[in-house]
Amino acid sequence: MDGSVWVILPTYNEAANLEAVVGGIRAAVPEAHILVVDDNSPDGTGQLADRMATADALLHVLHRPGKGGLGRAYTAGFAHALEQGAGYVIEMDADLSHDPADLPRLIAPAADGAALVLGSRYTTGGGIENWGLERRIISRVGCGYARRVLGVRVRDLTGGFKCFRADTLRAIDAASAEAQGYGFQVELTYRVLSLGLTVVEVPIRFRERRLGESKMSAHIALEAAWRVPALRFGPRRWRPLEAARRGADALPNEG
Ligand SMILES: Nc1nc2c(ncn2[C@@H]2O[C@H](COP(=O)(O)OP(=O)(O)O[C@H]3O[C@H](CO)[C@@H](O)[C@H](O)[C@@H]3O)[C@@H](O)[C@H]2O)c(=O)[nH]1
Repeated sequence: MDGSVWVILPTYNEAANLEAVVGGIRAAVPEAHILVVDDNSPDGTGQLADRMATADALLHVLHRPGKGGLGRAYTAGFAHALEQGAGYVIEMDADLSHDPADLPRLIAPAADGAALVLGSRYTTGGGIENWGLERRIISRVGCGYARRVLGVRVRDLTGGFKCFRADTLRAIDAASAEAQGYGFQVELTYRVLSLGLTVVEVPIRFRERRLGESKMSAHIALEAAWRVPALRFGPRRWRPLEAARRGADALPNEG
């Protein structure tokens, strides 16, 4: 495997989950760097992460001044991981919805050359536990809508458990992604597919969080609904060739 593994954990009020998720990652991938990207959580998640980092040399904390959204937290985390020489960069929820034990299965195809590996709820063997009917329907409809509008075959376009090769993040100029939440996930995966790179789906079981609250909202769902067609047809759609001409071979620092 060429390069170190960096797991990015965006956090907003995840103090109740942080120790368990970091412990789970350590058990699954002992050599991984873990980067907590905290948006000044009122519940003290950032300070807890700082204390934990004093006992774990591979645990890092990025503090941001206030709640800026999932997408911005990730792009800041990506930039930091790339600057530090990451070979593989993983997106993962900090609330144990994503099982840390699945990490080796996400990393293996990337180590074999896949540009992006998606932890997929909607491929054979994947699934969701503890979601109500309403959220199941919204997620299914949202994924089906995005697949049709974008004309792609990937089954889980909105999931947030994924492993990028570092060169993939540079090639897609991830820092320029504009969407948040579900839309952010669709946007990054669509950019990888637009470059003709290999995207692999591995089945995962998503478990609804038991502690803390989801930060997703109707606003974020609506944002995804209008941003998806814009990704393919809008005047500001991302064009791989233009990005290449601009020299999208390095992620700029967060802007
Ligand atoms: N730093 C930071 N972290 C945030 C923010 N908003 C959310 N997070 C963190 O991002 C992770 C996911 O947030 P949730 O609010 O729990 O998301 P969800 O509703 O369960 O959505 C998940 O599933 C979706 C697909 O159904 C995914 O699209 C989404 O990315 C995420 O994985 C959690 O660790 C949460 O603390 C923010 O503004 N800033």
